[in-house]
Amino acid sequence: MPKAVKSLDPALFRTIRRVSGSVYRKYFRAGANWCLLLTTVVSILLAQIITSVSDLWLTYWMNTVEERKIKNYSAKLVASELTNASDSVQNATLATEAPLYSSTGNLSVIGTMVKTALTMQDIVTEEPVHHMFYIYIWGAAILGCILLTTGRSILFLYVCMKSSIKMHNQMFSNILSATMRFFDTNPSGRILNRFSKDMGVVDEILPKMYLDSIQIFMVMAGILIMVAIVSPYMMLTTMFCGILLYIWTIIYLSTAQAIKRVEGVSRSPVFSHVSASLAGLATIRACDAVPILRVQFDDKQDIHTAAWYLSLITNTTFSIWLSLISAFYVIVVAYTFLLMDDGTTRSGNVGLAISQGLILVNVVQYGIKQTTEVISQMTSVERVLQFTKLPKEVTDGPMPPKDWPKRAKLVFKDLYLRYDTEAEPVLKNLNIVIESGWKVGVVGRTGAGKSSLISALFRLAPIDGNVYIDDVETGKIALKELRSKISIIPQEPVLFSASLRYNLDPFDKYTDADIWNALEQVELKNSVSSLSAEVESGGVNFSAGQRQLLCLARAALARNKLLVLDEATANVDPNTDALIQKSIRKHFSECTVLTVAHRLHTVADSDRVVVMEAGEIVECGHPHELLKKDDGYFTRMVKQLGSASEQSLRELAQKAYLAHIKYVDADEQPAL
Ligand SMILES: Nc1ncnc2c1ncn2[C@@H]1O[C@H](COP(=O)(O)OP(=O)(O)OP(=O)(O)O)[C@@H](O)[C@H]1O
Repeated sequence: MPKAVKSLDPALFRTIRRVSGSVYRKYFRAGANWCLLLTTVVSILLAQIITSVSDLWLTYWMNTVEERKIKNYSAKLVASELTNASDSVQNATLATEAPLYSSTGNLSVIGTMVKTALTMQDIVTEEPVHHMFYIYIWGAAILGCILLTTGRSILFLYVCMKSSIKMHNQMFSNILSATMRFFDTNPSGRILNRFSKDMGVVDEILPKMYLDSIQIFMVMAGILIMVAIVSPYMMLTTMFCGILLYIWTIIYLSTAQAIKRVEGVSRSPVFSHVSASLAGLATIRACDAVPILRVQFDDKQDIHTAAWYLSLITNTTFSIWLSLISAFYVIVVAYTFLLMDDGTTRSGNVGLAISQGLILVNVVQYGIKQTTEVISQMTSVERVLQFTKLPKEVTDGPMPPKDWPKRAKLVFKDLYLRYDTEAEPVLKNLNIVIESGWKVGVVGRTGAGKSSLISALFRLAPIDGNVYIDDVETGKIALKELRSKISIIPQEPVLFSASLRYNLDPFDKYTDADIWNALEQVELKNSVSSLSAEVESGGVNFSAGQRQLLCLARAALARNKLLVLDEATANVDPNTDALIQKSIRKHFSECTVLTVAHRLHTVADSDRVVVMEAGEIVECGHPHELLKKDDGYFTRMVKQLGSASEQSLRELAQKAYLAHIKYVDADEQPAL
C-alpha cells in the first residue's frame, strides 16, 4: 500500500458497505413522482422491445428469402429433371420403343411427371418474396426505435436533472438552517467538496453514465433473449459467463465503493487547506511560511492522489478480467456452431448469433464498467443526501411584540451553555442583569467564555437557564426575530463583493438619505464617493478600521436597541478604536451595548465591566469601583498592562465614573 494511503485513518477502509437501495430510491424520487418514474421505465422497456423486434424482423426476412430460394432451387431442379424424363419418354414412345409404353399405366406416369413439372414451374413464378412488405415493417420499427429511444433519453435526463436541482436546493437550505454545531464540526472544505465535486458528479457525470448503463443493460438483455431464441443451447455458455461476470462485479464493486469513499473523504482536507491558505495568504507570506504550507498541501494531495490511483488501478484490473471473460464467450459461440452443426443450422441464425455475440462482447465491457461506475458514483448522491437531513435549528416560535425590545434590558438567569451535549458546560450558572442603555464591557482571559456569552444571547448553541430581553424569554420567540433585533459587529467584519449600498442595506429597506446619514454617523461620509461604489470580496479595498465602521453604519441603519461588539476593535489601531467607541457613545447612547474586548482601554469608560473566568462571572461593577479592589480580578488584569497604561486607564475609568455618577444608584445594582 502506498505510504500516503497508510497514513489514512484505517476506519475509512472499514466502511466497506454498498450504497443502500434507499439512496437510489431517494435519488429518483427527488426528480419525479411515481407516475413519471413508471412512464420512464415503460419508455425504456418499449424502446428496447422495438429495437429487438426490428432485429428479429430482419432475421425473419432473411430467413424467408433463404427458404424461398431453397424451395425455388429444389423446385426448379425437380421440374427440369421431370421435364427431361417426360421428354425422353415421349421421344421414345413416338419413335422405336412405342410398344413398350403403350399401356395405360405408362401413359399416366408420363402425365403425372409433366403435371408435377408444370406445378413446380408455377410455384417458382407464383410466390415471389414481397420485399416491400418487409421493408415497410422494418422501416416502421426503425422509426419507432428512433422516436422511443430519443423520448426515453429526454425523459430520463429530465428526471435526473430535476433530482439534481432538488437535492442541491435541499442541501443548500439545510445547510443554511443547520445548527452551529454542524459548522463547528465540519470544516469548510468538506462543505465545499459536497457543493463542488459531489454536486458536479450528480449534475454532469451521473445522468449520462446512468443512461449509458441502462441502455447497454437493455441491449444486453435484448441480445441474450435473441440468442436464446435462435440458439437455446448458447444460453448455457451465456449463463456461465454471466455468473462469472456477476461474481467479479460484486467483488470489484465493494472494493471500488470503499476506495471511492476514501477518495471523497481525502479530497476535503485539500479543499480546506487551499481555502484556509488563501484566506491567510498575507500572514503566510509575512511569516515566510510558504514552504511549510507547501509541504502540508503536498501531504494532503499525496493522500488524495494515492486513493485516486488505487481507484484507477482497480478499474484497470477489472477491465482486464472483463476482456478475458468476453473473449472466452466469443470463442465458445463461434466453436459451438462449428461443432454442433447438424445440417439444419440457418446461416441467418448463425450470422445473428455471432454478430450479436460480438456486439455483446463490446458492449458488455463498457456496460459493466459504466454500471459499476454509476454504483461507485452513487456515493456522491449518498454524500449529498447526508447533507439534506442535518439537525436544524428550531426557528419556530411566537412573534414578539412589534416594537420589542423597547428598552433592551438584558437578564441572564441560571445560564449554562454547552457546545456539545456530551461535554462539560462552557458557561456555568451565569446570573446578571444589564439595565437598559448600559454600556457593558466583558473582559477575561482567552477561553474565559466571553464569546460564548454572545452565543447564548443569539442562541447559537443549546442553553439551560433563561435569557430575557425586556422580560421576553428569548427561547420562546421566533429565532429569526430574535437575531434580527440584535446588531453585532464581529471581529472579522462581513462584507460582500457588491456595491456599498448592498453591503449596508442588503434587503433594500432604507432610502439613500438614510444610508448617507448612517455613513455620516460613523464618519465615513467623506471617505466614499457614491453608494454604488464597489466593495471587493471581504472588503479588501477598505482598511480594517473602515470595514468595522461600515459594519457600525449597518448597525446604525438597523436602529436596534441592542448592540454587541465581539472584539470588534481588536484589529484596529487605538485611534480608530477610540473613534468607534466615540461614535457608539454618541449615536448609540439609547442602546444597550455589550462589548467583548481584550483591550482594557476599550471598556474602561463603560457603565459596567463583567470579568469572566472559566465560564463564570467572577466580578461585575463599574470599572472605577472594581479598580478600588487591590486584589480584584480586574485590578490584576489592569496591573499587568504596566504602570503607565494602568494610570491612564484608572483616570479614564474615574472620569467616566464621575460623569455618570448621578445616574448610578447603588440600590439598583443587580445582585451577582
Ligand atoms: N464552537 C465551539 N465548540 C466547542 N467548544 C467551544 C466552541 N467555542 C468555544 N468553545 C470552548 O468554550 C470555551 C470558551 O470559549 P470562548 O470562545 O467563549 O472564549 P473567549 O473568552 O471568547 O476566548 P477568546 O478571548 O480567546 O476569544 C473555551 O474552552 C473553548 O474551547
